[in-house]
Amino acid sequence: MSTLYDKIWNNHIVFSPSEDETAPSLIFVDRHLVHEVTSPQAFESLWSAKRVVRRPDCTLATADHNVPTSPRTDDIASDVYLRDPVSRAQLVALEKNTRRSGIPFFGLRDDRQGIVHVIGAEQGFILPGTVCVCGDSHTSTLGAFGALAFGIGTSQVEHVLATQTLRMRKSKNMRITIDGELGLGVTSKDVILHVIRTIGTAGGTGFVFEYAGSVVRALSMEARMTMCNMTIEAGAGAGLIAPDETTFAYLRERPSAPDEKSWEQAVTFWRGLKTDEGAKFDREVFINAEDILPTVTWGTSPQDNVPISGIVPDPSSFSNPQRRDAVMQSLKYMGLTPGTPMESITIDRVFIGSCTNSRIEDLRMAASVLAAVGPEAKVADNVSAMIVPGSGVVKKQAEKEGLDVLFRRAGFDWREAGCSMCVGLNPDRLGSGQRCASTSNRNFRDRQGPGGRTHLVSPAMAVAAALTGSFSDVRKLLDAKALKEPKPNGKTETLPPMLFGEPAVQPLEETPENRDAEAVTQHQSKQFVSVKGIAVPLTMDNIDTDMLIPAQFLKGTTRTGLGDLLFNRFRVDHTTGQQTDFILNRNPYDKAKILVCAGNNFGCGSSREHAVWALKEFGISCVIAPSFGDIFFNNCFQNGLLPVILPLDICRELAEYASTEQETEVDLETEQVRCLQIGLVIPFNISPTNRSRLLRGTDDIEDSLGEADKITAYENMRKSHWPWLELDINRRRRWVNAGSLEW
Ligand SMILES: CC(C)[C@H](C(=O)O)[C@@H](O)C(=O)O
Ligand code: SF4
Repeated sequence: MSTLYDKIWNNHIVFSPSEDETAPSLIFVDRHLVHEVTSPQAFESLWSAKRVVRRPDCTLATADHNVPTSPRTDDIASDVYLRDPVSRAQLVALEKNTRRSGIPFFGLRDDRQGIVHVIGAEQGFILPGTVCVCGDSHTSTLGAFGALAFGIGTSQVEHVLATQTLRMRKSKNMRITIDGELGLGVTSKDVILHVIRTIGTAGGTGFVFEYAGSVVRALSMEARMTMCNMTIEAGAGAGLIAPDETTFAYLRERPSAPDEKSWEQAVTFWRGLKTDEGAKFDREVFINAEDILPTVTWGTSPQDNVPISGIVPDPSSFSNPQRRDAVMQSLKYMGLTPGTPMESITIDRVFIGSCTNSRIEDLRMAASVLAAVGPEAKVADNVSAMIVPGSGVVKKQAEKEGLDVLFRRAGFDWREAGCSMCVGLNPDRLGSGQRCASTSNRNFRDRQGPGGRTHLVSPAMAVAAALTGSFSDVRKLLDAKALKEPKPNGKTETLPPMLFGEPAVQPLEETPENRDAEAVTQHQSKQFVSVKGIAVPLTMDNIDTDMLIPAQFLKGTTRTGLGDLLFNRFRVDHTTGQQTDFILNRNPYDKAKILVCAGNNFGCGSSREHAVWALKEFGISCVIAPSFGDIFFNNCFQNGLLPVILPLDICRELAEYASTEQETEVDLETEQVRCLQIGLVIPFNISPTNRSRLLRGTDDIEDSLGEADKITAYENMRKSHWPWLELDINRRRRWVNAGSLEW
């Protein structure tokens, strides 16, 4: 008896070493999505190692994080539109890299351009039972199709480009069952915020989720994607929903879904993709739909949320001292006073968009609130509100339905597709101190712009806040009919433009110019043996990768130049530009070689490998913590940084010792941490494979390329078992210049 996850996993094993249980398996990747922020360094290393992209036909690229969302008129020049030279360099790099490798690319002039997780779904590129990856943590969105979809770091992006496989260990299974019926005005966004509050932001670390129960079955594909999207905010890399009639109806006739010839065969296979009755999960969570209400966050972590009828919590009501302190810090940052009713908090901005809530149904939901209020519905005077569709296809569809007219009439700004104000990588940002009702997924400090204050809500609640100027219970605004999230009803959209079937264009000639890598790869050792030096102590839970390296510094195309930017928001006072007295700025910690964190979930959130590069370049080659975010943990091994897991009380002891400014030594060979001054020796455990990888400084790609025969054998098996996964190779050149930047 197997779970859905077990089945997908077993179907994708290219090679599994039987002799060592802890050793990773080589897993085949069916679909690889690529965007501009996490791919330049991967391509650069690939080219300089004289390697090629193995399966461009299984890869699809788009530009989303850096792109402005202001109108893209026909007469605007690209350098005027994309003023920021650093963003521009990243986008040009993506265009060149995809052109060189024949990967389809949706550029800014292409209607199919949009947020990577939105376009993959709407093109029918992601199919049930597949393994899908992207250098982005919200790849989990696509688990809604019953695909094992998860985010990876840049080194793994390179690994997939070169081998179409990944080396990985199997996760544990957790089922989250939500039964009952959602109340009026309660949406999938409220469900997932409730789930995260229930299990905590680190609750899913090491697990793959399966969402089940009557509530999940009744959700549309768009709503399922919203739930799976925020799986990473609960610490799990992937969340699955078994495919069913709703899934099949959504996929039917999508451009790269199976054609007439193989449709029935595919659906027959997909119907078997469900957890067997009686299969065992490592953990089960049950949630009652009646307990879920329209929800809003108050703090700087997605788990910090309450029903709209709730109040800002009092730090003293938390018994755990570390949590109490974290809540105090959050409230200070958010400018909130304990006991304040959520409904009395006024806002400045509203953002409806992001890979969580920018699909057509999200926009319909937002429009239905406006329609229910009537033509007098207007954005409050104190609020500036924007709506950013997830893709050009979504935008066109919304315009076809006249939703943009409703939005504009009410005073919303109607934008072009992109990540927009979800992340501070493009011109859409919050000003310092501005408070935003946002349909995105991360309310981290500074996430939407330095000093910005983010409250996560559903699109319906965002509109309610826009109209009233403060957080409001959407149920009070609407009549009962308009409040329901749309139920699955098969195809409701016009079909997006064809992904395949266009005439092939000639492959590009290889020129010396495109053969040579443009930037020099700095050799960064993948080896770690031991380190001795000052350890810097930190006592904070959930140190996310946005804290380690803020989004605005992700625009480079190399792995270097990040050391000084580590913990930038903590080290630099942005109002004065002066260095703060944050511990990493103080002697001797400014020369720290080890970081000891006496707080859980270090490195959670975004998949940005830049966080590890920044630590390494600062001089830190070992982080000791009670637990780590899964993607960060993995990224460490790709870069010769040793992550050591020790119990919280031991981390506290080590942090206390580190605060005496005495040296610590970490030795991987003997698996020991030594507090040299006091003679304390603490043993730690690490899997034999990871240990030997670090000791040898292994190049995973080289090793995996050594398994080329096995990969080819798998590909042949895939072709005969699941023929609908093969995409017409001729189509790939068609995208070479689609929506080129060089307008
Ligand atoms: C830039 C990318 C690595 C990142 C992610 O992995 O999530 C981004 O999409 C984010 O939301 O922070
Ligand atoms: S979370 Fe935001 S920044 Fe990341 S992919 Fe989604 S929309 Fe883009």
